[in-house]
Amino acid sequence: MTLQNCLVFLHIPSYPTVWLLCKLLLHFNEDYTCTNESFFEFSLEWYSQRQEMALPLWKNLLQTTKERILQQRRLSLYNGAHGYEEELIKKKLQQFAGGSINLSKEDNGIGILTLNNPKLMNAFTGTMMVELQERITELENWKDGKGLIVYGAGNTFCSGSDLNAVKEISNSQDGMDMCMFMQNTLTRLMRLPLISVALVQGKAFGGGAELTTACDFRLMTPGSEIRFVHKHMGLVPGWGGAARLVQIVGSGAALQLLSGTARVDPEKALRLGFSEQTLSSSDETRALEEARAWLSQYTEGPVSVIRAMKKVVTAGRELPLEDALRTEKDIFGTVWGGPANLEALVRRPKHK
Ligand SMILES: C[C@@H](C(=O)O)C(=O)SCCNC(=O)CCNC(=O)[C@H](O)C(C)(C)COP(=O)(O)OP(=O)(O)OC[C@H]1O[C@@H](n2cnc3c(N)ncnc32)[C@H](O)[C@@H]1OP(=O)(O)O
Repeated sequence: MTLQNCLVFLHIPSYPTVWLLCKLLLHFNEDYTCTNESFFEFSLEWYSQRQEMALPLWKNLLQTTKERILQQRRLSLYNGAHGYEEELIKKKLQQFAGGSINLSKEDNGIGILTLNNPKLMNAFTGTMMVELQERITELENWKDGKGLIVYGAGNTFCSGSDLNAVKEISNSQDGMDMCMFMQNTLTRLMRLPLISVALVQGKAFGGGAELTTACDFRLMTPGSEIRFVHKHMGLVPGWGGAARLVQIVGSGAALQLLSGTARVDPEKALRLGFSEQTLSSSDETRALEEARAWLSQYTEGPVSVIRAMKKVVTAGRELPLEDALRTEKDIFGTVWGGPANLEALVRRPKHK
């Protein structure tokens, strides 16, 4: 919120109000280096021009807000045209309470997203599905974010949907609504401009297995297992796990994992290219430390460059070639000649 934008809200502020507000904002906003004289000049200048200045600023503010809403819409797979009424679905899901989804955002730009329902092996209740979407919205707005670790409380990942809730929403409409809600949510997770890792400890079953496929990478602890148990539930994946699994391991291996409901242990996951590394410790705290260290090798560097790197890869993964190339050009334009680029040109790093 810049000084001017803030003042726009005070439609007909008295001069003392302007004076007080400017003082407060100058106090809290170290960007403004300002002496008293220039401060008075500024506020008089602003006061005399408030009509002319207010209008473009107000329009600018409205434009930014509109762009943010449209961006949110673009990120979503389903909307009203698909019969997707998000607020109604959230209301329905919130009837099934329990557990939580916690997010901590660390100074080094790595976020830790915790699936927290250990009593039920971190099974997703309805409220956890809604909270997952809320945390992802937070992450979309975290401009300093570079990386994300998703893991489960109680040394296990996630055993899918809470079967108590599943029983209550087993009718077609509710099932399809939950399916679209979770596909929207996991697609937004997948498209975050942060490098994401699923830290798999214990069991990742059903929807939990699908959640691992929405992360860029998977790291597994000794003895952990990922299992697409949907066939035993008379189901196929519904949270987008099948489509993403095919992209990760190929259609042949994906069909075997889904139709064979195979237990994917760390060795098998490495062989399939489904996991990046088997961690040395299955202790919850040590495994998280190892995951942080693993991820840091990729998030080291300027936040603008790390985020741009994920965006160009997302474009390459999801778009037809020519669209991907054009998107890459646009993203290239955001870093070429930027602070990190200019600083590197001065430093002339040797890539030994
Ligand atoms: C995609 C989505 C969909 O809707 O399509 C789905 O994910 S369908 C859901 C797919 N997931 C599943 O079918 C997994 C079902 N759960 C299991 O197979 C098992 O719990 C394991 C995950 C293998 C863990 O077995 P283990 O013997 O280690 O623990 P446990 O079975 O005693 O589980 C500990 C407690 O967690 C509960 N629990 C475990 N998974 C649960 C789930 N998905 N929903 C509700 N409760 C669950 C158990 O009932 C038990 O509670 P009590 O002590 O009170 O009995």
